Amino acid sequence: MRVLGIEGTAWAASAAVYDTETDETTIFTDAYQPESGGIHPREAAEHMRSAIPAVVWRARDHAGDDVDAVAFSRGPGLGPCLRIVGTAARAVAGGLGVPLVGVNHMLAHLEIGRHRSGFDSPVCLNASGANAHLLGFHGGRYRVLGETMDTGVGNAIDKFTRHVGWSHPGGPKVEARAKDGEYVDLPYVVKGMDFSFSGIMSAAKEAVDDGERVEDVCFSLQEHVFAMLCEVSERALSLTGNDELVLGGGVGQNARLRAMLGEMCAQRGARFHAPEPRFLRDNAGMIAVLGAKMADAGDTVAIEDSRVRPDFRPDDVPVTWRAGEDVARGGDDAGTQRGAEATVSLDDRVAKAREPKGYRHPALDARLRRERTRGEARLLRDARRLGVPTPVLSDVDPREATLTMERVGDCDLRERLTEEGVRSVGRHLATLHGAGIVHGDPTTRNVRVGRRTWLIDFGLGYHSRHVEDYAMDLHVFEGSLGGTADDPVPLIAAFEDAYADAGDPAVVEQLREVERRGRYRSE
Ligand SMILES: C[C@@H](O)[C@H](NC(=O)OP(=O)(O)OC[C@H]1O[C@@H](n2cnc3c(N)ncnc32)[C@H](O)[C@@H]1O)C(=O)O
Ligand SMILES: Nc1ncnc2c1ncn2[C@@H]1O[C@H](COP(=O)(O)OP(=O)(O)OP(=O)(O)O)[C@@H](O)[C@H]1O
Ligand SMILES: [Fe+2]
Repeated sequence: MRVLGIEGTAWAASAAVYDTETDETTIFTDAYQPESGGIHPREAAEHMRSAIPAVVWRARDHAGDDVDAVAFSRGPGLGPCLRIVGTAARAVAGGLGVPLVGVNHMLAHLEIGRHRSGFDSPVCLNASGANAHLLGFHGGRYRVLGETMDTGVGNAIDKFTRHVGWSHPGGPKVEARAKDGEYVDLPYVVKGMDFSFSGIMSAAKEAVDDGERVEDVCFSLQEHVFAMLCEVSERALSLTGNDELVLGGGVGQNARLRAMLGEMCAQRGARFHAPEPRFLRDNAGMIAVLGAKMADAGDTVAIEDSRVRPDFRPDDVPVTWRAGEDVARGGDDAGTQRGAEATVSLDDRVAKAREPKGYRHPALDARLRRERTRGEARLLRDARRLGVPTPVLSDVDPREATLTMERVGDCDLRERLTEEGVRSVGRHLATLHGAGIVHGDPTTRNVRVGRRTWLIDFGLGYHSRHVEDYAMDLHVFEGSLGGTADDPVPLIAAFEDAYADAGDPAVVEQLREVERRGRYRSE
């Protein structure tokens, strides 16, 4: 089969031909380069209008007469750009008399990595301009395991470079200047598998304004932002019991990010794949490759139903091309467990060691391991005083980043997911929040079940009086239900119900706001 793909969600006016027989992909791209500032939606659309016909023409010329389907980026992306691409795709498919396939751009970033790696069911880190998220396949859908709470990773970097007066796109310039940089401390924010860039970006701009060398800020920006992405990826591998990771998106062209992810995976015995740069940045090749899989599954769209979807979420897509597949995984409960952060040896007592992470800069690594060990010890005690079951500690060594504690429960909640279990988590979180404590990482792996329900792993916890922070705890827990439960809907309902009963219903309202914010925005 030969599929002609068309991409044009933001900057890349691109067309490609993918041949399933030879597995060859030929890509023709005409990039939009803003004269000043970032991407202007109107200018970008203008670019699509003038550039799409020529790249499509070249692809058609390359394909000759045999094209079996036309695939196009249906969203997410800038509405005015998408509409031009949609119109072109409809015209070409109609003219050739072949089926039309509407592809989700974010899933294309993921599927190209799965396709090129040959991995079976990897977790995907998408590090693109307008997005940053982790996807995992479970129960016939791609679930969003974690995502940015504010801007996409590329946009965050581009805003910083605009501030220092560099032209778009900023990512490659930061990468080049980072080569002569040295480490300075910047904020580091992960919440479960979610993360946020706003704090670190303001701090980076301020640092430059205050006279810090721009090379040092570029270097440190990469060290912090990419370490956050590595950490949440490792959390996703750990939570889902997966041992394959693929990278997607334009920021994936950064050699330091690829090296860090490779090292993180090597350290935990997982496999890592990053496709070639031509498949990482926006390109129509990835649209054609996923288009071929969808067409093969009969997943085509009638022209009259093919309107574009600027807010198209990856978890809204029925994954027709992987129908019938599911991934059954789970950890055992013996010997040594490897969490995302620590190695945990389970005996009568539990010894938890936050070992150094080779991918992190040594200064950042030492800071995180020390702070988290200290914080975990303090919050385990504070929580128990409030009546929330936690393991009793017998030893703490912040310098070595080790803790020794009581062994609790029979298994992790993810192995025995019941409504009663998630209700207890709802009640426990309500109690913590009532006393101003945020758990920071309440996942189905960080809850132990047995004759009662214990909360463990307070390493990301802290004290706060902000409803927003409590809502993030709920968001993290619900995200982990999405990643580990076959049918998360009733469990989420039971959890929220128990939380609202025992705690402040305003937190559940704030959760709705957090969810809206996590949705795709073009800038
Ligand atoms: C919806 C769609 O339009 C959007 N596309 C997009 O963001 O383009 P993409 O090609 O995936 O990524 C562009 C981003 O990738 C960054 N980038 C490019 N080379 C880089 C490098 N060497 N290091 C860091 N960032 C880099 C750029 O600065 C820019 O922010 C998306 O996928 O989110
Ligand atoms: N006190 C305990 N009693 C019983 N099992 C425990 C205890 N502490 C940890 N475990 C087991 O070890 C696993 C990893 O522990 P923990 O979550 O503390 O480490 P981590 O590396 O911080 O994990 P992650 O960051 O992936 O959540 C847990 O999921 C649980 O199965
Ligand atoms: Fe993209």
